[in-house]
Amino acid sequence: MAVLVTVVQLYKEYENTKKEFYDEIQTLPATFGKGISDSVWTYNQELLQSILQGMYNLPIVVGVKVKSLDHKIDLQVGAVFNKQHQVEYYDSKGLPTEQTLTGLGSNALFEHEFPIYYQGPAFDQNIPLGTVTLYSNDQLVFERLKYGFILILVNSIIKTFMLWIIIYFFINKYLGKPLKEFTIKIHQQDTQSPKPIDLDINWTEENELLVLKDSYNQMIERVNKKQHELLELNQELDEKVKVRTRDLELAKEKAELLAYSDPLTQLCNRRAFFDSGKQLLDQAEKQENSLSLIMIDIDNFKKLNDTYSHALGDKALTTFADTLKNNLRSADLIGRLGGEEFAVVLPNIREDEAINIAQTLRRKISQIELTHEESPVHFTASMGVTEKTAESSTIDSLLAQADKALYFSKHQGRNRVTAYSTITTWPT
Ligand SMILES: Nc1nc2c(ncn2[C@@H]2O[C@H](COP(=O)(O)OP(=O)(O)OP(=O)(O)O)[C@@H](O)[C@H]2O)c(=O)[nH]1
Repeated sequence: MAVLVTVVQLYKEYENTKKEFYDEIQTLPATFGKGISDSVWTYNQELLQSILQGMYNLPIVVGVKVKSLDHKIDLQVGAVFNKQHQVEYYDSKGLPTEQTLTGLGSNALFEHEFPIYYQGPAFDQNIPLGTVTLYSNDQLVFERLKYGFILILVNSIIKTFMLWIIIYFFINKYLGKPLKEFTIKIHQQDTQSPKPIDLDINWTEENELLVLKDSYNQMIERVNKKQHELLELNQELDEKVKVRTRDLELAKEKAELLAYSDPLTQLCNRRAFFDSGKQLLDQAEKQENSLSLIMIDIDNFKKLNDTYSHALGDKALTTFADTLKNNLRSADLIGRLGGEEFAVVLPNIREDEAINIAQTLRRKISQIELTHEESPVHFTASMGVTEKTAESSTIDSLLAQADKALYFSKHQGRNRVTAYSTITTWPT
């Protein structure tokens, strides 16, 4: 735009200067006309030559041609057109020369022709003598224009520069700075939880930057919402996984318990009793400690079941197990070997102590009172006791000995305790 304005200005300047040239050229006949007509009238070639030379020296003239009507004078100086409208060059004496005009518009001559008259005192009217043609060209116009052009160009450059500064100031104020601030704030965002951005601008009207900022903030809100939802889902999932893990652990514990414990009495089952019993026995062997084992069998349990019901039989089993648990140490191992048959391993207990413990248990069992149809029901248990010895130091052998003693108790009338070591004669 600035270039276009400058070009128009330059063209205008050229037009004005060219017009000035024409105007100036048109004033020349008034100045030189009298001298020329006098010298033509008097055929004073010398005077005419010096007048033409003077005109030629003017900065607006590149050539002058004088032609008399009687064809006696045909003189030209500088660059002039010939009959074929071609440019020819003549020296100050009017002789053709090789010299040419140089520079811009060297051939673009423009001419101004004016007539010359003789106004002698003895004549009333003007006598036409011939014509004078003045030549000029664009080169001279441009030379005069040179400084004007430079001024216009400098002026345009300064104006354009100022315009750029003003445009830059406003663009920077209303676009550059806010955009920079916006970019910096985006870079400073916490990527985990980005927050809506506020720009330090007080524009009230809608513009692209505010729309961009609002869109960004809306996007951030949506992202945060989604992230929050994801977090909640994650927590929910975590909770579900925890619950599921807990369930699995419980199921595993239950399975382990089922594998090692008796579901009715919660005592060790046969397998667990054998595993743990062996460990206690090994320990006692290593530490050379005593260890006793008691086998217990509820008396006439079939009858109890048959007389009162299987449920009462179960109740008898659980109450019986609780009695064992409540009256033995935590270090003692209690197991249900099957049906109504139980065994107890007593670490660090000698046989005589074990007999006492067994007697206590027997007494406590006989004191258990169950109820059937509001009537009390009692039951008893028989026991066999044995102690680990050098000859008998495995669970199987101890169980076998205790079982024999138990059989002895049963045979002797039940509800009694028999120590394996006290059996001298076996019943037949
Ligand atoms: N209620 C109930 N009964 C059981 C359970 N396990 C085994 N029994 C019963 O226990 C009874 C054991 O009977 P027996 O082996 O003949 O022994 P007993 O009747 O106690 O006779 P003695 O041992 O000689 O005193 C059977 O009737 C089994 O059905 C149980 O978990 N619950």
